[in-house]
Amino acid sequence: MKSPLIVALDYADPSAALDLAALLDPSQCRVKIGKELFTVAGPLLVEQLQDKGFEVFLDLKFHDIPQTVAKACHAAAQLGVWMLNVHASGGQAMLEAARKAVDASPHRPLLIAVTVLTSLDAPALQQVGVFDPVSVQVERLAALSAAAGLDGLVCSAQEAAQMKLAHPELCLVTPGIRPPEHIADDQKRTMTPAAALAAGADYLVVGRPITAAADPAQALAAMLAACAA
Ligand SMILES: O=c1ccn([C@@H]2O[C@H](COP(=O)(O)O)[C@@H](O)[C@H]2O)c(=O)[nH]1
Repeated sequence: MKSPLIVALDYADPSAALDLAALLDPSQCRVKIGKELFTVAGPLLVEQLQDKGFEVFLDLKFHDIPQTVAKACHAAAQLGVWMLNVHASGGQAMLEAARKAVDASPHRPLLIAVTVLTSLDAPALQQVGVFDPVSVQVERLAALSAAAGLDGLVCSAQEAAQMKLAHPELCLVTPGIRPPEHIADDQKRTMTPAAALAAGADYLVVGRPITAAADPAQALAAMLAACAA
């Protein structure tokens, strides 16, 4: 049985990503490739990680006009990834176009939508013209994503209980996971692994607590133990 852990391979160099992957057991976690790593390493690294047995979450957070996002989702699905994502704030037509494109693909990854980035808090949302509480904006974007038939949401674990209640059919992918002793870095809405799982998160995305640790293997083992507890 796989753990809910998704390790964010946030590196500028594919060899660093492969080095960390060598410490990981694909039966115990999945890996995430984001914008930096995909820009430097591209589809080849996706293939290399999949060949090692990893399920890959391609975290490119597409956000553009519907046709562009549909074509990007189709191309991403062709890579054989396990999961890919778009920004829910791209709107209903964009979400529906993404859904249609993935459904038309021979390989159908999970398609999920980012609600409110975990690096944002209420003052930051106000700066972009959103004066509702974070939880209200998350629910607004979650409802849009559910109506478009997406498979899941990216939200903070702080909204997980609310999201599980409102949208039990959607899987919840939660970044901003921090062990109790770890600094928040640029994350604003954080939670510990155990609290996130208790709140209803299905998947925990963890980057720097592992990748920036003095001993990534030890940090990973501690994280896996926290997930299993
Ligand atoms: O709302 C979001 C959406 C995506 N992310 C991504 O998750 C990881 C988190 O890394 P940490 O080092 O554990 O903070 C990173 O790749 C982000 O791009 C997110 O943090 N929040």
